[in-house]
Amino acid sequence: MADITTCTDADDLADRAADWLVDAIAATPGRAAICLSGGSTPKRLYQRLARDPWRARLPWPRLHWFFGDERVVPADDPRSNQHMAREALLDQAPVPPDQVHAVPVAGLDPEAAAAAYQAALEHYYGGPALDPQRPLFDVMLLGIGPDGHTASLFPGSPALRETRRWAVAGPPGLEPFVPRVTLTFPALAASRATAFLVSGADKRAILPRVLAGEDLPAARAATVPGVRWFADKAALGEA
Ligand SMILES: O=C1O[C@H](COP(=O)(O)O)[C@@H](O)[C@H](O)[C@H]1O
Repeated sequence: MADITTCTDADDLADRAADWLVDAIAATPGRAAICLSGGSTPKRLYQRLARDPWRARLPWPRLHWFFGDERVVPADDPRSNQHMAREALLDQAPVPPDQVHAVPVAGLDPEAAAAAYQAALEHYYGGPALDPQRPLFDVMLLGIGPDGHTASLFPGSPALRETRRWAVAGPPGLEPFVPRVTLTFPALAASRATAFLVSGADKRAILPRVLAGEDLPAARAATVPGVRWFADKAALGEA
């Protein structure tokens, strides 16, 4: 049975997810790796983390920031996931610049960017082999698209079959129609805590299918133990 927190609206969802994230970090000693999702849904959460009471509760010097996926566009392009996260959170809080591990898309084609991101992840982790007892990430944030994608793992994409690499290039999939770099299932599964954020009536049709475990990327990513769902009433069809 999915662990779903029903939120009244997008603001309530952001408040509750922020509390959850702060508590998840507090339970992690030493440096902590947070993997951010992109798109529009997490923006309110990121804005909250940059301000009190959440800002005062976060141990900024020990936090490292990663991305579950990226659109291959310039870093200042509004379609960039990094751009949104920087505007809402990373440039608004005491984040050490060398602790932001963005997907290095500048001047690289998607395959080269994915390989460079893989190298950065391995450097942070300390090797190329994932140990189930020592997850890569401490907190993983994920969203779902109206087609059931998560990160940039789109239905039918060859990236769904990747079992070895942690980051790969992927097709545009949905809007915005630009090439992507995405974490793969092995990397998404390598987290101590995972939360899906689902908001808005445009998720109403796909959410029950994902929760029912249909063969969709988001449903597969949700098979890891202890996943938390934060969904608002619009997405749950209760509004
Ligand atoms: O393209 C993407 O879509 C999903 C869902 O985004 P949202 O705008 O519906 O919240 C997102 O999780 C992913 O990171 C992003 O690149």
